[in-house]
Amino acid sequence: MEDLSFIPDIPSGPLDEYRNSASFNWKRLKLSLEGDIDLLKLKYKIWQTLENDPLFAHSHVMLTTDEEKRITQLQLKRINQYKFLTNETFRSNYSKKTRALMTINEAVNSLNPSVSVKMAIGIYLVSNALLSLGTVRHLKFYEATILNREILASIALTEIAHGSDAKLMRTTATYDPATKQFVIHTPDFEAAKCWVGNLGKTCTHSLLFAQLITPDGTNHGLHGFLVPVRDPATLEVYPGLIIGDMGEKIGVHGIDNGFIMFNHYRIPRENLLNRTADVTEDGVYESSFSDPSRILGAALENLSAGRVGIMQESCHSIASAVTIAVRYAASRRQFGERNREIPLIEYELHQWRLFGYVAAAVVFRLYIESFTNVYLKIVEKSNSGQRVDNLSEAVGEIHAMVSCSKPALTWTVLEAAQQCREACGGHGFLKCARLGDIRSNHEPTVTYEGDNNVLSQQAGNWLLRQYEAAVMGNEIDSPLGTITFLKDYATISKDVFTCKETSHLKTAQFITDTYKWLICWLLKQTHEKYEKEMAKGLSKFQAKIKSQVYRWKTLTRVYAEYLAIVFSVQSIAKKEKELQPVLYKLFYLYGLWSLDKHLVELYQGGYGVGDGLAKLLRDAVLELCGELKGEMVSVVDALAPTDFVLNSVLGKSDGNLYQNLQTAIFSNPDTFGRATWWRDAISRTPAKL
Ligand SMILES: Cc1cc2nc3c(=O)[nH]c(=O)nc-3n(C[C@H](O)[C@H](O)[C@H](O)COP(=O)(O)OP(=O)(O)OC[C@H]3O[C@@H](n4cnc5c(N)ncnc54)[C@H](O)[C@@H]3O)c2cc1C
Repeated sequence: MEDLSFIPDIPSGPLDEYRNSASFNWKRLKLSLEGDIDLLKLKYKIWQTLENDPLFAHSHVMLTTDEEKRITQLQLKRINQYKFLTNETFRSNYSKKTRALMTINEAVNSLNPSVSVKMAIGIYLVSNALLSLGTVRHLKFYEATILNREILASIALTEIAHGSDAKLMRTTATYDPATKQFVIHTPDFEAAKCWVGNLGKTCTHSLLFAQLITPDGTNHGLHGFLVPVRDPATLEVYPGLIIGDMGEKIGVHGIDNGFIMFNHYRIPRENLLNRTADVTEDGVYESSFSDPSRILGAALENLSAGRVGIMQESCHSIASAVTIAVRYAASRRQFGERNREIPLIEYELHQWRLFGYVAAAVVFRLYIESFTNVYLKIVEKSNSGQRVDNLSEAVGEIHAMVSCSKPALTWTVLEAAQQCREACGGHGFLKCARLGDIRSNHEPTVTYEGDNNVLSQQAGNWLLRQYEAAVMGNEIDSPLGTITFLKDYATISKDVFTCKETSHLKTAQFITDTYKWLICWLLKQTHEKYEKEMAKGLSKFQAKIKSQVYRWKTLTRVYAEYLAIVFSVQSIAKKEKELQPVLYKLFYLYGLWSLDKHLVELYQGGYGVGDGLAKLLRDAVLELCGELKGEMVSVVDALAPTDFVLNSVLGKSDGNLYQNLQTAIFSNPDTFGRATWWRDAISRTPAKL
């Protein structure tokens, strides 16, 4: 067995009673959820290093937005200096290097999401894009960004008037053969690039997406360009550019989101990222299809890397939120009989409100850990030019998986953060409880890297194509096997609920079979609705619009939950035996708790008849809540970062809730002082009554 002494012990205290009732060792569960001891060690190394560095000390007062931005930038610089990514790991294989980068990102995200987002955009995503969209002439920028950390960049795609609808963006890059330069221009404010992270105050380069126009006037569509925007020595904006900050936001205050307008701004021809297409010196546009497998791998990496990162960060946000709420629930007592107050965690209502989210935190972690390994292997193989069977089909399937999973995860985490805040009552509203920050820093993830509602439509397109193939008896393009069951759709669609007791529902078989039925039924509904609208004479565009609500949208959500279920149950089967009982219970809870939200469809489609399904499913959820009550404090111990990183007065691992609260409230710098504006508050002639 591995030596886990690098994980600090948890102090003994009021939570011992619940910790002693757990059926497993929380450190082993922690390792199991991480999946790799070296990565877990790296996370602790980062957390402990930052805890010992005064630059990362938590502030007791609200900082101004400008100060948040300054500190975030300084923290990023310091993290770069720590070189958590060693040269050796940087030179190792793609999967190992990327896993290490992802781990660094996750570790920093749990402490300060602004720093990790700044780092993810400005270093990881930009360098990924340089590597995958660029060629050898961009390698110097790549190394300067990721290895030497000399360049902090940004990615400029969104415009004021166009976000999701990227094809219609209006910033142009027109090639001028006389000077061998691209001339970048913003026609008006509606075409200003906006929301660009790191652009407002700090970055020196931007990876710009603009319409490429050749001298013959042809528009070749959006292409990537590396654009210098500030002098690295002075941070002065270069002439020809207008750059500004977006102003106050409702979260991630440390990030300087900015806008930019170009006034016939010139960049060298070589700054076009020319992996798939180039413009010759005299202005001829040339597509390169020389190495399609590498190009597909590059496309996959570009489309998905940021979204995979968001899902990993989301796993950490939900872990922190449920840790705070469960530790609070186990220490906080309210009401009781015979003058004995009982902890909130004893209430079935409280368990039902929280435990589904704890189960989601575990299932998501297992899902994303396994999925990331599959994803990285495919990108690595295709990037290295190795043959990957059905690569283009695999790219399509992975894109569909990511396009529905990022929405499902980020939305669930947002709901979890809100529920955890409410579950901590009034104290949950304190800034030092940290639930407000977790929620508002997480919130934009439902919008950036593809708005959730728009992104999930892409998964729906892919699913419907597979359904049509299955119905026609053609081959289903699902090399990862996530939807191959559709070949049996006729048999699956005939399934009906026959269970007689809750134990029949608490099985992986029941949960996966029910999800398969749901997917088949929703596919049929969505397909029929779409065809009906087309038959009325609507265009494809209009027919799709008319098939979204209750169909397309629900379908993609259900498919995402199914993915989490199949990946996590396969992962649990490989875990050590001592951990399996608790992991399976958490898995059953997540599966049944999620199915509970689809009862309407299960009845509407005839899978459930009478009250048996709803009754047994809900009874099973409540039974699982009761069975898991004694495990939950240790489950969140396994999910939680260190106390310093969690940074919540309500979620400290020692469980000394009121002492911690008193210390926090009493140590606020202005708790006891008379208001500096006391003179304004009194009447002109105060009466001593
Ligand atoms: C904190 C933050 C950081 C960001 N960082 C960056 C960055 O670094 N670089 C960058 O380029 N951008 C960035 N963005 C911008 C972000 O990527 C966009 O906001 C996002 O792509 C959505 O585009 P939009 O805002 O134009 O929304 P819109 O596309 O206008 O959507 C508005 C609403 O309409 C709905 N909608 C749109 N189309 C449809 C449809 N076809 N069917 C049904 N509903 C629809 C959407 O679901 C959404 O709810 C950032 C945004 C935020 C908030």
